[in-house]
Amino acid sequence: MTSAPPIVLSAPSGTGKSTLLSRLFAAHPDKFGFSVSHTTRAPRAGESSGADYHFVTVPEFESLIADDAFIEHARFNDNYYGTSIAAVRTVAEKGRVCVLDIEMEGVKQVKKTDLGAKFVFLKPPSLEVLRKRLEGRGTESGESLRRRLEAARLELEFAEVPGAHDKIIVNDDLDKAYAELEEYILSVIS
Ligand SMILES: Nc1ncnc2c1ncn2[C@@H]1O[C@H](COP(=O)(O)OP(=O)(O)OP(=O)(O)O)[C@@H](O)[C@H]1O
Repeated sequence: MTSAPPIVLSAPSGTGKSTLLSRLFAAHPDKFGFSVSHTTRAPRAGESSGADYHFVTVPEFESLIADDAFIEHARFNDNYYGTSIAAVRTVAEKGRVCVLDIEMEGVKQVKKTDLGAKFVFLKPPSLEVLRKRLEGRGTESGESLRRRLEAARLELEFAEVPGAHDKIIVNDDLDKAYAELEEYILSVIS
């Protein structure tokens, strides 16, 4: 078991969480572990259940909610997403620092727990840049893009609340954002 605090990384969709976390995990292969979230959204090409997410049906997800299996869960873009207590425990049991990649509503719920997590917010340079990243990724268009940008507005507002996060990093230059993220995380887990 590790006693290091879990790290919660949140950001508007498309800001670069996955990009930065892949780099962090590759640079420190034995240090971190992802808690594998549950979702009712359909897998994207190349995603597999148990690795990227636990892909479940809406009734399965609702039954886990009823069993209090989640530390946090949220409905986002018409799909449920949640982090189970078991998923976080599995990471700590392997002696690794658990990294949680979650949305704003999830952040608010984790804040109510006694996990002692550290909260990092990754900020896009602007909403316009965020729109370009989402369009460039090619996974979003039309209504889904519009909803993500609207959600991003709310997340940026929440990030302004004093104490909402322990660390805010602007993801403009990728190398600079990565260096800042790595330095902060290594300092709080050592
Ligand atoms: N600093 C950066 N400069 C330019 N492009 C970037 C930067 N960081 C990430 N990107 C690009 O922006 C797109 C979105 O990044 P990514 O998929 O990592 O976002 P995310 O926050 O994980 O999104 P989601 O929450 O929807 O999974 C990707 O195409 C990625 O290559």
